[in-house]
Amino acid sequence: MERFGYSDDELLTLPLSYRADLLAGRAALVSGAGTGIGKAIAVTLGRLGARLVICGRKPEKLEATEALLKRAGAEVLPHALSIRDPEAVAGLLDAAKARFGGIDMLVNNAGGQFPQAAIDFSPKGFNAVVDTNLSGTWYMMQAAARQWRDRSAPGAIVNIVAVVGRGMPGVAHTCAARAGVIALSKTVATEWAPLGIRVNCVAPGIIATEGMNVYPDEARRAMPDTNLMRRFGTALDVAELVVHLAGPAGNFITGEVVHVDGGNQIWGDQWTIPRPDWYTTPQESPFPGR
Ligand SMILES: CCCCCCCCCCC/C=C/C(=O)SCCNC(=O)CCNC(=O)[C@H](O)C(C)(C)COP(=O)(O)OP(=O)(O)OC[C@H]1O[C@@H](n2cnc3c(N)ncnc32)[C@H](O)[C@@H]1OP(=O)(O)O
Ligand SMILES: NC(=O)C1=CN([C@@H]2O[C@H](COP(=O)(O)OP(=O)(O)OC[C@H]3O[C@@H](n4cnc5c(N)ncnc54)[C@H](OP(=O)(O)O)[C@@H]3O)[C@@H](O)[C@H]2O)C=CC1
Repeated sequence: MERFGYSDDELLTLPLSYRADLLAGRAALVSGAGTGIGKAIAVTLGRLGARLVICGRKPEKLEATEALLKRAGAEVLPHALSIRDPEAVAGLLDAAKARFGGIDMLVNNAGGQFPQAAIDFSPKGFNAVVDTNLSGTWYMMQAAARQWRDRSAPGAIVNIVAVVGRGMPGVAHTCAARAGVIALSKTVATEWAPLGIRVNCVAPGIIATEGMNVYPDEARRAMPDTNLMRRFGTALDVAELVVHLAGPAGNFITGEVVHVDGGNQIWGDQWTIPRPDWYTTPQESPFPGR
């Protein structure tokens, strides 16, 4: 199996498509910034001059990203919390205001799921995924929007979702949650345009991060079959798109869902669990005519 994800040195030195001071004077909040895609987003924003608020549940993961951001010369405020706790989220936005006067960009990247046939989901498992990916993202969006409204300041939100248009057998809970985030984003893009708030989503296909280790070896080996380019994407592919949408290049973009998926939304395997015989060998329907 190939190595998943970038090393710290790669995150600091890989060439970027933007000028080095693009985001100078701006502040960004990135959730789930201790690992994978969120870490790459935070470091990329920091390399472009932004000040960072980073959050996630585990302080030790945030400390690693904090150290990396300091090496990039960025100011950083780490704040451990679960986005599933709305009061903690309100406290996070208060802390960002106290340190940086508020944020300009919010990137909702924290999330995840576990692969399981939907018929076997327990209520607790289903709710854990929906609470994290839908409710947690919403608490962050609303808290940021309230602060922008109260400060009479504009803002940009980018929500990291997934490629859910064809469904994904094995992760129905996350498909439900991410579809909810997309619908929320389109709706509040309209409600919040008068406040100067833009809201967009980024839908990554398979991206090489350590988070992929929750999938069995067999599934990971088959992942390049999910897209036209027959390979994994990188966390930098996602991070550079986030810069475009959250930064000045995205000034006229809102209510959008941009896929960074090698074409997975139009072609490729969507299964994250072994598929039943029904889909692998010729079958006679046990319910003819029904
Ligand atoms: C063949 C082709 C292959 C194609 C493959 C395509 C793959 C595309 C995949 C979709 C795209 C997305 C990719 C990614 O997101 S990669 C990043 C992945 N990283 C993660 O998902 C992070 C890890 N996941 C989690 O942290 C958890 O899943 C969760 C999101 C639920 C976190 O919540 P919480 O911390 O509350 O979770 P708990 O551990 O306390 O569990 C709560 C209950 O959830 C149920 N559960 C949890 N894990 C499992 C499991 N592995 N199996 C079954 N049930 C699970 C369970 O009910 C838990 O309660 P109990 O512990 O009391 O039983
Ligand atoms: N990699 C991929 O191919 C794809 C990823 N995605 C999505 O992109 C995002 C990043 O994925 P990736 O970097 O690969 O995965 P990771 O598992 O590495 O990252 C998920 C991050 O979210 C944080 N997190 C999880 N739950 C919470 C919570 N309740 N409160 C605060 N932080 C939380 C985790 O930190 P901690 O444990 O410290 O809380 C972790 O840093 C996720 O939403 C993922 O589902 C979507 C499609 C494809």
